[in-house]
Amino acid sequence: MIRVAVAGPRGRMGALAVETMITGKDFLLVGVLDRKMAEKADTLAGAVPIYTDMATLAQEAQPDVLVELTNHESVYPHTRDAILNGIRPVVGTSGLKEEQITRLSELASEHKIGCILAPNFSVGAALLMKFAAMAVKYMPEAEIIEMHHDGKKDFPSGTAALTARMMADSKGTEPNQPDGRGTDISGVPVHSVRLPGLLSHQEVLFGGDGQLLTLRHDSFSRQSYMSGMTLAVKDVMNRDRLIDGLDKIIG
Ligand SMILES: NC(=O)C1=CN([C@@H]2O[C@H](COP(=O)(O)OP(=O)(O)OC[C@H]3O[C@@H](n4cnc5c(N)ncnc54)[C@H](OP(=O)(O)O)[C@@H]3O)[C@@H](O)[C@H]2O)C=CC1
Ligand SMILES: O=C(O)C1=N[C@H](C(=O)O)C[C@H](O)C1
Repeated sequence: MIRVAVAGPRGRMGALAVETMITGKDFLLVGVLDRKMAEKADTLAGAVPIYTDMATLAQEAQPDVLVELTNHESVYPHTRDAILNGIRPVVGTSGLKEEQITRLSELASEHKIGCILAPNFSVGAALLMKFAAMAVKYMPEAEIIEMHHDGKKDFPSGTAALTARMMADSKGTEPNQPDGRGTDISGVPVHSVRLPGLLSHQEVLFGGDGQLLTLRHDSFSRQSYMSGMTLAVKDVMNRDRLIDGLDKIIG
């Protein structure tokens, strides 16, 4: 049994992660990391120990893995503190900056501890990233449109940021000159749409001479993230460094 803690357990993703860890036969949910203790009639009260700081969580609950599902402000300190306390982070939260990823990678290597960053846990999105990295070699003029529900706080999405970084690495050339449209990530323009009715959708458009290639992925339910999340929780137990992206572990 892998001892798991979840940060952000009251959120849309965190609540589903808690349920998945409670029902999954390979996992033991040993605690949650929250901003506040349980309130009366709280669904978490009595169901699982609640902690408000990483050191106490580490000492008392002794998790092997922390599934991080909070927001772009809390994700870096939580991931850093998990590593420093000997807990392997599986980070689903988006919004880590490139310099923060570099620092976390150094920390994980120094402490010889696994850490998986997966801004998108769905297998389809991981495949989209791989295909985009392949396609950009042949069709280098490309832009990303990411579309999400109107409750999403950060932009551009973590999925779009990782896709753009993978495309830039694959292209192996100087980034395009930014012209101010969208957000420039490693030379790839990223456009963010937030509308009610959407959940999580991404298109990568490749333009050529009289042609357009479109790669598209849609998540219609947050259940689409759960199999990748459980895969990452198992996989991180066998790592001793940071892995950036689910695509690196799906084989
Ligand atoms: N990897 C993946 O496949 C996916 C990743 N995501 C990402 O996961 C993250 C969460 O998304 P979502 O669940 O929709 O967001 P929500 O806003 O629904 O949930 C985030 C939760 O984290 C809590 N939180 C914030 N800071 C802390 C903290 N310091 N300690 C404990 N809890 C904290 C929030 O509490 P409060 O309300 O008090 O602020 C809130 O309950 C986002 O970054 C999103 O982009 C989303 C979907 C899929
Ligand atoms: O907030 C969301 O909903 C999502 N966030 C992640 C991201 O920023 O890419 C993953 C997915 O797109 C859903």
